[in-house]
Amino acid sequence: MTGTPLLVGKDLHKAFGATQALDGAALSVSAGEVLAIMGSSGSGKSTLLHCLAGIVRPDSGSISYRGADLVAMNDRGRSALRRTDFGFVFQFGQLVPELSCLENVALPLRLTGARRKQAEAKATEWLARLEVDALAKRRPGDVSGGQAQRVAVARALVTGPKVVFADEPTGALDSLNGEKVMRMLTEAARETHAAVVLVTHEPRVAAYSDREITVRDGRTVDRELVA
Ligand SMILES: Nc1ncnc2c1ncn2[C@@H]1O[C@H](COP(=O)(O)OP(=O)(O)OP(=O)(O)O)[C@@H](O)[C@H]1O
Repeated sequence: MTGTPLLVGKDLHKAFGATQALDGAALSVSAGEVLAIMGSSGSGKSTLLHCLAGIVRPDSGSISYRGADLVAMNDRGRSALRRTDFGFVFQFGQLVPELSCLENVALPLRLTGARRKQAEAKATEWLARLEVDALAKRRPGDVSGGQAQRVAVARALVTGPKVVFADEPTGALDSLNGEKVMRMLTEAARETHAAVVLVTHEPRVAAYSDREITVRDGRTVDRELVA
């Protein structure tokens, strides 16, 4: 792997009751790198992503983000980090249904203290970049699934995150829309030098990454892509 490691997880374990979701998983992501986490259903992909993003605390193991210990960090610290440094795209956009597409994209900026006017101006730029600016005033329920995911990508990138976590971002889309979302997500991330941690079980989605790893029974297996 090339570049400076940005986020490094080592020997991660996480159990949910009797289920050992992570059993010694490890990975490292560099600045600007698009990393795909693959593996069959129930292998531990989402749990790994949630641990790396500071959403779930592992039972043991270490996670270092730019040298900071994410496991030891308190909830307030991790929430702050998620707002300032991380962006998220999930399978079903998870846009706020009561807000317009523009307000949804402006929201992460508002949460970090930006004024409405500035936040909405930046959100408008990102909607245009994802070619959904015509939908600014509509609510998420009034746009297509593919359009909603592009709005979700704009929302994930609007704060200039260092890492974008994407969990099956195209899982609810047909292949044409899925390709479009992946192309736009990876292009925008590369332009802004954001790393992407992408969970997918689809090889055609993983093909947009620089590198793939596979999770099997809670353990990671590196699979360098052959150029
Ligand atoms: N909150 C939870 N409570 C109980 N069990 C959980 C929880 N989250 C995950 N698990 C279990 O941990 C294991 C790993 O789940 P995880 O969601 O990480 O897998 P995955 O590879 O992302 O699966 P999929 O591709 O189906 O989304 C599974 O057996 C799952 O049932």
